[in-house]
Amino acid sequence: MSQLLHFNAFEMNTVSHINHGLWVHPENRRHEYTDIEYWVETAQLLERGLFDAMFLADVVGTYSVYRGSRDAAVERGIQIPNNDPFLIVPAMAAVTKDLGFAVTFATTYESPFANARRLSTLDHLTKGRIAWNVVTGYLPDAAKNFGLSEQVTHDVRYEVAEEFLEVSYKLWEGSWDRDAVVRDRERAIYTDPRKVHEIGHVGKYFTVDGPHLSEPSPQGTPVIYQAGSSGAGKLFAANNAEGVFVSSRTLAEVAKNVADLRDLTEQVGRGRDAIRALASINIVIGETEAEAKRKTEEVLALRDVHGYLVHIGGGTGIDFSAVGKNETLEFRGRGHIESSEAAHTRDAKANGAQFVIDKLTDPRGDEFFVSGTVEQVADRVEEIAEATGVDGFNLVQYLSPGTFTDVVEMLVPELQKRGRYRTEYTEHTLRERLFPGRGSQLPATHPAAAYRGAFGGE
Ligand SMILES: Cc1cc2nc3c(=O)[nH]c(=O)nc-3n(C[C@H](O)[C@H](O)[C@H](O)COP(=O)(O)O)c2cc1C
Repeated sequence: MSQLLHFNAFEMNTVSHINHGLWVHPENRRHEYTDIEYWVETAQLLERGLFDAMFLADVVGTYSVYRGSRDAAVERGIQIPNNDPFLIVPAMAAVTKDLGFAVTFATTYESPFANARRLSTLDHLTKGRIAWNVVTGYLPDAAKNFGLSEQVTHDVRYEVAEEFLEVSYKLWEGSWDRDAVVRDRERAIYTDPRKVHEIGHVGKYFTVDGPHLSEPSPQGTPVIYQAGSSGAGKLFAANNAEGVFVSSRTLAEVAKNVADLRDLTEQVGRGRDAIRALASINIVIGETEAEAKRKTEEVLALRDVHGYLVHIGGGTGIDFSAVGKNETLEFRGRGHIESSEAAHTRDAKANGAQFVIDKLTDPRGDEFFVSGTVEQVADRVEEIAEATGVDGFNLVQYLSPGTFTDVVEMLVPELQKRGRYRTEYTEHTLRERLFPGRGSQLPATHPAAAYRGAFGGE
């Protein structure tokens, strides 16, 4: 665990991302997600707060399990409307120098070739501040938007993802030698063709010849983020990820997930310190305890219970509108997010479905919900980090950008005083910020490094 805590800001190019119902709050600018000014100002705020990165979630389908229809999601703005996360990054990059951007892209539906080129382009434009949050998708109707007749099953999605990454690594690490571009004005040679290679990938799911069309970008492979927590998901993270979102409602579960991940990264030869583990956290800070309580009650009063049920329906595959209060639920492998289905059916089995709903909509029993004065919040943040072994946090919003503003203006200075937060950016690529002193490229122990020179170079 690093001494300095890492902070990512959890965002999505949409109206209602995680905490539903709050877009109606008079101080919430959430509905401005279609305005470039919202993104530019939020990025500047996060850079002022010396955040590692803005993390942009994404889905490419709709939430249609609740009441067997997408109508509730559409009516309440639950991740729909939802715009493309990639396209807002250049505007934010142009007004910042150091803030990173982690963009979500699913490996189940589109081509690795086009995605690799898009990410290389962003890594160039940002001078090495890009991460890719690799997801496999969980909304069945997404599959039908991309020519598939039905959703690919959970573990097969991870198998496709492994090959998707293999192709991407070949393009980023092996297709161009890092010194291929010579830019020799006297001889009018831009690139040495002997140093640009086809990858000739023929696999089970993808066939990609290459070469990659982008020249090597500052980080080569962008920083890989991931959030798998099923068996298949953890193994995928251990093999590939550098930043892992560990999401659970108890400290003990997160501590176990972090320990499992570090054991696995060691087993696959990457070492115990190969990942930065980040826990999702909800924070409400007040000048006084009374103000924190008032702010908490204000956001809780607006929470949209149906909105949360829409969200969890998409996550677990369970339609909570059709479940009785005391009903128990079984894990059936419904093909959405398996770890989420497992956690919620476990709770429902022990305590009934209403317990799950209450837990979902009232964060006060959640060990990752922190509310209080800045000193109380800082104490708790430190306690969570000690108890779980996480390296930092993924900050969820209530108000946009009000939650970020409070953290930047109040919590960051307090953590700096305690020596737990950076006082300036010292590394400029995102990878070096996560792993200071290790360079901007993936280490030799990462599987992507095996493709360097593999296609006839170096
Ligand atoms: C903090 C966090 C952010 C996530 N963001 C996305 C996302 O933007 N899009 C997506 O399809 N899945 C997202 N997921 C879901 C994960 O990709 C993954 O499916 C989930 O953590 C469950 O893992 P499992 O499939 O191994 O059970 C996110 C998960 C977490 C914990």
